[in-house]
Amino acid sequence: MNLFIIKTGAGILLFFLLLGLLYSSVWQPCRVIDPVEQGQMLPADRQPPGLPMPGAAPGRSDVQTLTPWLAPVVWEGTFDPVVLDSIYQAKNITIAATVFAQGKYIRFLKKFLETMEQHFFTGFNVHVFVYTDQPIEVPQVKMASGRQLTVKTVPTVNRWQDISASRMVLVLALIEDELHDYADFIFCLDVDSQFHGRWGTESLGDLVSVLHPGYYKVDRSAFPYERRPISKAYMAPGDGDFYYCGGAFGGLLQEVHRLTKTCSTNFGDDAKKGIEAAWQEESHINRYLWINKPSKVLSPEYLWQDFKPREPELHIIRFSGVVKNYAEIRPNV
Ligand SMILES: CC(=O)N[C@H]1[C@@H](OP(=O)(O)OP(=O)(O)OC[C@H]2O[C@@H](n3ccc(=O)[nH]c3=O)[C@H](O)[C@@H]2O)O[C@H](CO)[C@H](O)[C@@H]1O
Ligand SMILES: [Mn+2]
Repeated sequence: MNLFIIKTGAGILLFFLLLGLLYSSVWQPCRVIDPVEQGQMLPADRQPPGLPMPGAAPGRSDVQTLTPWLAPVVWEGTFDPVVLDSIYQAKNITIAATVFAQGKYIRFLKKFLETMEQHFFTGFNVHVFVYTDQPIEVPQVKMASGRQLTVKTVPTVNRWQDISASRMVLVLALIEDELHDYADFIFCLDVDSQFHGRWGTESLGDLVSVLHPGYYKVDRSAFPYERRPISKAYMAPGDGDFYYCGGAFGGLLQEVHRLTKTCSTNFGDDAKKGIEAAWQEESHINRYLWINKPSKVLSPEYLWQDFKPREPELHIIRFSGVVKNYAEIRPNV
């Protein structure tokens, strides 16, 4: 009888001992200790929220957000700007941007630069390079600290196709001669456009391109690729992933160096044969990006066109081409 009581007592003791052990080793470490509750932090000092729940990512189900080669397609609602900015702030990066304003296109520069100041990588080191044949017409736009502008004077060119295409050669030279030792990323942008919303760290990647607003919902057979096999921008029927814009692309310096080198060489090779691709350098960019897949694709939020009615999937327009009268503004038709 005594033995029975001792055994039962020992059993009960062991049970509570194990329960205690379980509490201190499993339950206690899992408890989230709130520093605000503990009086160690003021509620106002809480970090801004990151992801809504550990492991849960924000997302969109109404648009394509991943390419077949697993590059993100950036739409509003697919990223957290606070998380992204904090990652790149810590790296102290510099972003270069090029914009060409030749002939009558100089009139677009003021709005482009003013809106760029408000929306393009605010809070980061930005160096804008303006290429123009009228340096004295470049408007003075007040820039925040860490941001600067350099004017590059280029000769007047009388064919818009040549102006548009010459950008490849000049961007290549800029990367080789001036940028390689201090800029991290570069974006090349059309001047006949304005910023309306954030264009920031979510757009950074090795090789970045923008879906053309006119072709992101059409079958690839309708893409205006260069279709003549004799051109180095040639795309065979069935080739191609997306149709990308010539008016905005970018990425790491070394990646944009490769793109501009290949595209300018191919453009030159075509010229020697007397051919100009259907959409000049845009056609060569599209060929390049078919062979060398972009690591990040930006949605048409990143280059819309003001004349187009807004589509329901566009929750924000970040950058958009202004309406212009081609016949009046271009040096030739
Ligand atoms: C939104 C978009 O993807 N636009 C592309 C599209 O037409 P776009 O109609 O947008 O071409 P565009 O007339 O804007 O020319 C492209 C750019 O070249 C510069 N420029 C042009 C003419 C001129 O007289 N002065 C001048 O400075 C300027 O920076 C302009 O933004 O197809 C072009 C093909 O050649 C380019 O690929 C453009 O980037
Ligand atoms: Mn344009």
